[in-house]
Amino acid sequence: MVVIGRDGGPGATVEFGRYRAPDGSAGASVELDCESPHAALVVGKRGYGKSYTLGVLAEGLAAGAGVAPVVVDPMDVFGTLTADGSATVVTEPRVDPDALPPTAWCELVGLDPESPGGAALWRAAATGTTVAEIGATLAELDCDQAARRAARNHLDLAASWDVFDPDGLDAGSLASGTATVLDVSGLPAAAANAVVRATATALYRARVQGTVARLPWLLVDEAHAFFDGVAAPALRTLLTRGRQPGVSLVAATQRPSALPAVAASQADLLVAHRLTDRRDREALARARPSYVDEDLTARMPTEPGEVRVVDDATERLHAVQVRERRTPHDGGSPTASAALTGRSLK
Ligand SMILES: Nc1ncnc2c1ncn2[C@@H]1O[C@H](COP(=O)(O)OP(=O)(O)OP(=O)(O)O)[C@@H](O)[C@H]1O
Repeated sequence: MVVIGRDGGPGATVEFGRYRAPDGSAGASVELDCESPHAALVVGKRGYGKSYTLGVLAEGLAAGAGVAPVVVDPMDVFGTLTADGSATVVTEPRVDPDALPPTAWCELVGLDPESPGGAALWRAAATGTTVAEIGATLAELDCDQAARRAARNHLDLAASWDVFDPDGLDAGSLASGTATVLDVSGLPAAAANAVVRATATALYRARVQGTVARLPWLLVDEAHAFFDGVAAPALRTLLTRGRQPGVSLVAATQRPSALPAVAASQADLLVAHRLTDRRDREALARARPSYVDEDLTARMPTEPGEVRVVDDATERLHAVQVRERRTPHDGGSPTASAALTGRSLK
């Protein structure tokens, strides 16, 4: 057995797959370290197993002691993780708006902070943390009526998402032991971003303040949508500083070229499925650390579940076939033949 993600020594691991020889035959079993926190990037074009791999990690972490996986599910494909009883799904996630700084409110609702309405919302958000408090401050604010109206309308939009609640998900319940799937698939992108921002912030703060014992792992599918929104600062914090207090981030995307450079430069594990888009391949090639002397795109995986893993801990590149899921996988593309035979439409 080989453990990727640590350079020897004992500790907790997640069952990941088997070494894959160039002829496709399976070799020694491969586990991933979860004794220590990590920042990992999972990339791959649609249909080559990126969500499946995230599910494999979530399953393994859910079974592990001392860790607490939280999966952000923008495509409603991780509900099946509940099949073995080790995960719960939160279908209507609500989070404490206190995690959003005043500056984030304008971006969240799409108001330019330089505009009169944006400036009014910013000022109101500086004195209140809940939507109701911000609204009450706004009503009393010394500003012109048009600015107040614009700010109010945008604040009402945020309230209509119904994702803010001071008594919403807290780090203590998220890190209680079983895996948590946050189903954000029904939410507008901005609302899903608010959920991710607040969740990442809560987990980070809780570990810094020492209020949760388990090491949280935040697994984010379609991560480009969150690095491009209000969630970005919190995800960057996890990438750059999360490991120190013990918070791991696994960011999965089909568009590595759409992620900020810091994502690749800070990741200590890079799991690459097949990529064909030129910009994405170039992004992967740029992510190659100096200790890997081979172009990462030179021998691109060809089958679903086949990955190349760059591991900072051992400074090695591994070719792995990711293991099969124990719980059913709910992803994949709809096909006409599946529809005819009545199989899953997902
Ligand atoms: N490790 C694996 N072992 C066996 N089959 C796999 C594995 N990984 C992926 N597959 C197969 O490939 C299919 C596509 O995988 P998956 O849904 O994860 O794709 P994806 O790259 O995440 O696509 P999307 O971008 O649509 O989410 C799965 O439904 C499964 O049949």
